[in-house]
Amino acid sequence: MTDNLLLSVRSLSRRFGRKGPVAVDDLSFDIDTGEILALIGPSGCGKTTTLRMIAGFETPDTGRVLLSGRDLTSTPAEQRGIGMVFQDYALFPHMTVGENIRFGARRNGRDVVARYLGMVGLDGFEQRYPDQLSGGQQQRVALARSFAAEPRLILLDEPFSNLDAALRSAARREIRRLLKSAGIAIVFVTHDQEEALSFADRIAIMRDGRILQSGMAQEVYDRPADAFVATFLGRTNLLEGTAEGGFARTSLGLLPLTRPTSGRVSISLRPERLGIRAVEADEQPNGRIVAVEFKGHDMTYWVDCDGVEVQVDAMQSVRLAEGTPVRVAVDGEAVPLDVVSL
Ligand SMILES: Nc1ncnc2c1ncn2[C@@H]1O[C@H](COP(=O)(O)OP(=O)(O)OP(=O)(O)O)[C@@H](O)[C@H]1O
Repeated sequence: MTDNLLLSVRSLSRRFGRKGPVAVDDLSFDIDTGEILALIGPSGCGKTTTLRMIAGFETPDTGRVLLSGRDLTSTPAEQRGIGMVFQDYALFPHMTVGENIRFGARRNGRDVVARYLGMVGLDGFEQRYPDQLSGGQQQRVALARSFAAEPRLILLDEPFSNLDAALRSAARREIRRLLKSAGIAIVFVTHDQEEALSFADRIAIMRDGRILQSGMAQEVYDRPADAFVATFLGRTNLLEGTAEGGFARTSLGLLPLTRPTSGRVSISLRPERLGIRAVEADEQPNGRIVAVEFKGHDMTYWVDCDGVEVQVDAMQSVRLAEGTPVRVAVDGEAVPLDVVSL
């Protein structure tokens, strides 16, 4: 066990009903003190069931949950010392917002409530009752209450789902800063890949109750292991090619690879890692623009490259019309996927 290790999830499994599918399948991961981990994956892949087993609301069929080396498997939820904000928020309806936050707050003092309310953008809401709040405001009070208790670990289920886009991004930044300064670790579940990438230190992509890939957010985005992970985390071009050493022959020409491999490969190329320009007088194009999508701050070009349609993101200042013969080039190296999926 490293000094920093906080939570260990060891071979957790849970099946609902004797013939039902396995909701969580032999799942293991660790979290360090103060680390933020996102569990992300399609609906029904077992994210919430995993959180509920860590919290103690669901009993695993097999496996263990350890907090700072202590086995919690048979400890009731309320004695685990783990904070949580689930979808129902569980605010006390007969208490004001201020009383909700003060309840269980680790430190006393007049500024505790104001501090945490300010953090979630609810200054001045102290005297309101939960039923006088919108869904998004209740969600923020529930977050403030869990932070005020200053546990070492908080579990969050879709923590920003009820906030509109502008508020969501501000709340994410503020709360991340708070968690980092307080050294509170988070495991959170989200459907939103942008939220996972921006709020978490580390992400784990789940499918069918298992983790397909986990790692630092940028690492997983840039080097997805397979086509499912690549497409789940954002738009990408999946190309087929034949590799030899550090290069692969594809419909875009010969591409350098992030690692040497040989034989048939599938390759993931993010649209923002491709460059596009009109061909010069005597130059051979490697594609032709078939559609242009204007998105405000940037553009997406759809380019036919030797019979394969490729998406390329470009700055708005690059203005190319449909039908233009172009050169599409890779900025950096292409990522060969572990599984040939095409
Ligand atoms: N109490 C239950 N009884 C029976 N099946 C359940 C129960 N809870 C979850 N499941 C099943 O277990 C699987 C995993 O569910 P879970 O809620 O953990 O998924 P999820 O990834 O959180 O999904 P979502 O993103 O839709 O919330 C699903 O197939 C679900 O139908």
